[in-house]
Amino acid sequence: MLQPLRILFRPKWMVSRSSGSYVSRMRHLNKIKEEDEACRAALQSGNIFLYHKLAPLLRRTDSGIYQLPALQTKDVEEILEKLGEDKEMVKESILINCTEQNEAQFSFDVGAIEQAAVEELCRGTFVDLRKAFFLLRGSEAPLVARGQALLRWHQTNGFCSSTGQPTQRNQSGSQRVCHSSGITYYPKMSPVVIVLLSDGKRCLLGRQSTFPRGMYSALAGFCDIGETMEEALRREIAEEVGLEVSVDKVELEDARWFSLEEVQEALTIKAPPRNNKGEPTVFWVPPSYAIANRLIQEWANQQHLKS
Ligand SMILES: NC(=O)C1=CN([C@@H]2O[C@H](COP(=O)(O)OP(=O)(O)OC[C@H]3O[C@@H](n4cnc5c(N)ncnc54)[C@H](O)[C@@H]3O)[C@@H](O)[C@H]2O)C=CC1
Ligand SMILES: [Mg+2]
Repeated sequence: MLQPLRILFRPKWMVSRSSGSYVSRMRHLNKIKEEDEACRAALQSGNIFLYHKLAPLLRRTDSGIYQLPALQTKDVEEILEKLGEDKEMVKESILINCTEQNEAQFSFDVGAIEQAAVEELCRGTFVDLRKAFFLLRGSEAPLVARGQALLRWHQTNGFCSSTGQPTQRNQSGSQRVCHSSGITYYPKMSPVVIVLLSDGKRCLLGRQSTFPRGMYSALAGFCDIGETMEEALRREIAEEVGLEVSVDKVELEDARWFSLEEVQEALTIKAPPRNNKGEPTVFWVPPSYAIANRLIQEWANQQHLKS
């Protein structure tokens, strides 16, 4: 009988004594999300993360660490002016989150401006998001991903799908409205379930044809409308590996059982060895930022505790 390792992120609800600061932060965030005037004020004292065509700006420090530079609104206005652009463009920044000190955090895409010129002024480099995950510290990765997802949503939802008319965003960018139809659009999320199956000794990993060669990952799939996470998980396992582990070649190219030794070896690989075509030549698993990696790591730890 196959057992999912466990369902990740099932929250343990507790009332915390220190929840006061969390409550005030969430209320502050909600206010600047909903109220245009409050958001404009927050932008004046907030932090802005720059992107160029959705690639985040990173800065390498003297000690070789990569950081996500948090610019001030006046810094961005200065950059825009120096490059002959309208400094008012900074108002297009999208609210991402706020810090523990209640400073608002925004993302702003300067894709219309020459990349190299911005990089020089900011002493940084625009890096592909997946590469940025390898370079940044853990806490910055979710922020940069969220900033990019919101920018992408705005860049692809400029028109109402009912009337074809342009949609207008609110100041924070938490919604877009078509004034012709009255429809309000909110950033779209696509819930996904991910699971690591184990038969007690081995774990089951699959690969899609689009994965880099040799890389196997935990089974994952998008939830359907109206489905619970548990139902989605059950369906995805049935679809992808079937009762007798028959593999659906449309979604998965291959699925195999891997022993603890094989998994341990794969977890140590930072960059897989490659052949002369640049293709990896060994079995490897997604990098440490990936949820699949954390599931596999946890399974390996549990196997150790059992032995
Ligand atoms: N963080 C991690 O460690 C891992 C993340 N993933 C991610 O999980 C997600 C789901 O995994 P898959 O196996 O690709 O999903 P899946 O098993 O549901 O198959 C993908 C199919 O779902 C449909 N689809 C695409 N986008 C959709 C959406 N937004 N809503 C509903 N259906 C959609 C398409 O027909 C697509 O071919 C992917 O984004 C994948 O990159 C997958 C494995 C590991
Ligand atoms: Mg899948």
